[in-house]
Amino acid sequence: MDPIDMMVTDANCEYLGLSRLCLMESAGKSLGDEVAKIAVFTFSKPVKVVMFTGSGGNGGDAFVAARYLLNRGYDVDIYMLKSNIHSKEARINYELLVNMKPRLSRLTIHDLSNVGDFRLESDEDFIIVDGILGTGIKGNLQENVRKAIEVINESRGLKISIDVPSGMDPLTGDINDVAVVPDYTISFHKIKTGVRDADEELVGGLVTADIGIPLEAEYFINYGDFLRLKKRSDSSHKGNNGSILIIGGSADYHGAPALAGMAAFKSGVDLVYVATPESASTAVKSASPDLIVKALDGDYLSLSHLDDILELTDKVDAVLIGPGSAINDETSKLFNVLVTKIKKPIVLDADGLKQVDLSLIKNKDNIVLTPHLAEFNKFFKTNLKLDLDSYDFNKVNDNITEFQRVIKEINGCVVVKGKNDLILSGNKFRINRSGNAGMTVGGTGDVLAGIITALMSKDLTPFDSACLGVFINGLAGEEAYKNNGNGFSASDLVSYIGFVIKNGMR
Ligand SMILES: NC(=O)C1=CN([C@@H]2O[C@H](COP(=O)(O)OP(=O)(O)OC[C@H]3O[C@@H](n4cnc5c(N)ncnc54)[C@H](O)[C@@H]3O)[C@@H](O)[C@H]2O)[C@H](O)CC1
Ligand SMILES: [K+]
Repeated sequence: MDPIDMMVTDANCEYLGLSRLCLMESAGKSLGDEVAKIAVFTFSKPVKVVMFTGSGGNGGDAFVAARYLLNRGYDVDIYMLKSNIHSKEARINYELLVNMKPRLSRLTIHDLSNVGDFRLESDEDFIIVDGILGTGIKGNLQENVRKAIEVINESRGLKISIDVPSGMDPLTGDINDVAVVPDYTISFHKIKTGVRDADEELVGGLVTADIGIPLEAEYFINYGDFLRLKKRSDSSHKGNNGSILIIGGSADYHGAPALAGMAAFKSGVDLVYVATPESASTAVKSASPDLIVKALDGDYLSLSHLDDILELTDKVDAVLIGPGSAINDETSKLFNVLVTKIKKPIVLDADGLKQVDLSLIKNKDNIVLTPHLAEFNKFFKTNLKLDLDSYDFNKVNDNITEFQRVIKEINGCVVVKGKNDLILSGNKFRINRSGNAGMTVGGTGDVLAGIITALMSKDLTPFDSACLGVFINGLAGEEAYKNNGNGFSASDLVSYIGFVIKNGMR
């Protein structure tokens, strides 16, 4: 499992009612059990356990494990590399250990904020638990941490790393400087991608400990998914935060591309271009002065606009095809050429989806389709029903499997919109539960397409953009309902997007 997926899952547990503190307790308990098993297996007796802790959750797991090991009769020495603990749950567990005074258990806590010439030497057998860095490692190792890792590696103690050998990149398995070389690595919930991919000598024996995270925490989209959205750099300039092109609008509809464009701005993109026929361009321009509108001659989009549109695609990071384009032979020809020519990430929505041939997008992996059920069935020539709103796990699993079987035909990502949205890509799927019945109002699909395109322009993967996009759209609907009941329009929905994202990224 990628570290970011683990962090998202971890955070999403909270929204099901499983707190981080509980997760840390489970992790520490499993760790204590595994350390005791390894001790008995290797030494046939309890031995001293020496723990090294950093300032994050990884160290917190060690603090918890210490309690369980003490109860099993082990001597535990904790060497803290940082007295300033950043993780709230780790701090709670550290303070718990400090509160144990007068000390009745065989626990000693040492400050090792200056490793200096500290060495670990003992004639007795002992175990080292490495709780310095886990999935939260960033940048170059701090000097003190680096020294501690060297002390651990030079020691003859049996080494057990918590979650990830400290110093190893949890995503790639690369070691940029030095890393603990453990005899065992104990991962929680699922083994992290880097640990899985690294050479066996660098990670030792692998143990995956269950910590009670339910499947639903992994598959339901929730606030933890905002962790995928990078904070904007203070020094960023125009264009760095995404620019998109919307290809849509017609003599019949001008609102759809404007709504999608405004939704993209509220999702934080820098620039929105709209390529639209003259018949819609004045209306789109007057809908908002923020949109950069390229008026193309005629009432409908057509193949004669191809070169102008392709020129615009060079300027942007992601493209939305379809909103308000209407169904028309000429438009259809254009869209079918565009999906093969445009190499940038694409969102294909509504009228776009209705006019593009499945065979042309089959092999594209950077595309998101956003059909509602009827559009899905038409596009894939099926007749499925989406019904996930159930406690019957057989029914839910069968329903998801049916959709998975169908979307295997393409490489891209599909959002099936419903009461619970289903987001699918290859073997992956997620479920979105945000939103409400007020969102049946016209235009909310255009808003969703705008949000997803915006997220794709910010370098999120198509699947992550689709997942976070439907969640944001639904949250905006919930905010709109709070203030207006069902009396809200798609434009109202747009006005809540910025707030919802700001709130989610706190
Ligand atoms: N679901 C789970 O798997 C659970 C995992 N847990 C454990 O928590 C860690 C992740 O915790 P986090 O606080 O996010 O990160 P770390 O402990 O890895 O450390 C971050 C900490 O370290 C500092 N830091 C970052 N980079 C460096 C560096 N290059 N040099 C020195 N110091 C650095 C940073 O400032 C942070 O304070 C996970 O691996 C599990 O072990 C939960 O306990 C239970 C659920
Ligand atoms: K570690």
